[in-house]
Amino acid sequence: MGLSELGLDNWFEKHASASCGPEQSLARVVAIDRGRILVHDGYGESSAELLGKFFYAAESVAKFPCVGDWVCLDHHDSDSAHTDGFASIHSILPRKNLLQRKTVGYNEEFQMLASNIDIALIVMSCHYDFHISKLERFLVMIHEAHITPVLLFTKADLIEPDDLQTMIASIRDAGIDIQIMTISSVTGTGLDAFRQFIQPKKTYCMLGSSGVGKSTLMNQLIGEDRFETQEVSDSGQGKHTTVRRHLMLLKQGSMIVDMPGMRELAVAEVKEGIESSFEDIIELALTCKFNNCTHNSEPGCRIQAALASGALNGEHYKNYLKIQKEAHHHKKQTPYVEKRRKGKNASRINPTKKQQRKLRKQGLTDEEEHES
Ligand SMILES: Nc1nc2c(ncn2[C@@H]2O[C@H](COP(=O)(O)OP(=O)(O)OP(=O)(O)O)[C@@H](O)[C@H]2O)c(=O)[nH]1
Ligand SMILES: [Zn+2]
Repeated sequence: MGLSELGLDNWFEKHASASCGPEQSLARVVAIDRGRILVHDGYGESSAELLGKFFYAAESVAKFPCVGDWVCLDHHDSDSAHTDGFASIHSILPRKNLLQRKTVGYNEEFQMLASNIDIALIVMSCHYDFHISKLERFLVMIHEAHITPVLLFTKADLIEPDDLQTMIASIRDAGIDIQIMTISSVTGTGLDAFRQFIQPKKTYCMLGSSGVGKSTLMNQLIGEDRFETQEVSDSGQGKHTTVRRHLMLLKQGSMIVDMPGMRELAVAEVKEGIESSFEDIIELALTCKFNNCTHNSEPGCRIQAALASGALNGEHYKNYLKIQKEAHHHKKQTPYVEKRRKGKNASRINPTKKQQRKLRKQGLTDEEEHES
């Protein structure tokens, strides 16, 4: 197999010719295990070390390698290019995207989950795990990274088809129009469709709570019990089993990173993520009579009107406010470096100056300001 099977395309090749020296070679990071970095060079996996310069220069975690990254390798001994431990990472190619989350317990840092992902699979069990708010949190995180999300409902064998339809209807009611696939690893329902859905040379990641069936599905895809699965308790809640986050190459040529169960999903800095997950609300807010409307009790508030008429789902709006608040809270705790890097103004529902100008042109907003 070659590097293109690992997802190398023109975009990366262009960056590689700028970043890698003639003596260096390209590889993709497939796992990071307690500081040990595993890379795949199209022939096989080997470990590579990280040069000291990364530690001196890094002002944020994002400067370190992450699963899914393309890196330029220096070989200490040209004859042993594929021998373990004889390569070091010289540089990381620019990322197409980076999926990250706020770390639990350390408010100011971000954990890089995976990079260069084509499609993020949100894995939820339709048996016990499903909540719109949880789905929306995943969506915010995925949209923030500009990755396409797909919802994978697992354990379809455990609920009635009617109940499944009701759940899907509630997702559509909340204005979420992502692709939804339903599978059961027990009856095999939906597995073939899912196998056909995943494309060669594309990289996927699976996100979901513990016990929803990610490892089981992975085993089905690989065709062996490579991942340890664990019985869930009576309540249907899973326990944490393996630490993995390993970019797996499937026989059909697709790549999947399986994330360990996420018990807690804190939303990091989410401006753009919020904007695409809650586009309907933001659009609506742009049409309120006052352009600094707080959507509480102002006259001409379109949000309140939509809530009253049922055009806007109350739960959906509540989630929006909650995530917005969290993002705001988090922003306050973000250290200076991160803040500077990301720019300010993470959470904002009122139109920006540019949006206001656009709207005025379209005659959609009043010029008047009201006292706040
Ligand atoms: N009934 C039913 N049970 C399933 C299905 N898929 C997985 N399970 C069971 O659910 C339990 C948890 O599955 P895992 O695959 O370990 O879940 P996981 O998402 O990998 O969990 P973590 O490793 O904690 O992230 C196991 O007992 C599986 O046998 C399914 O489609 N139907
Ligand atoms: Zn309003």
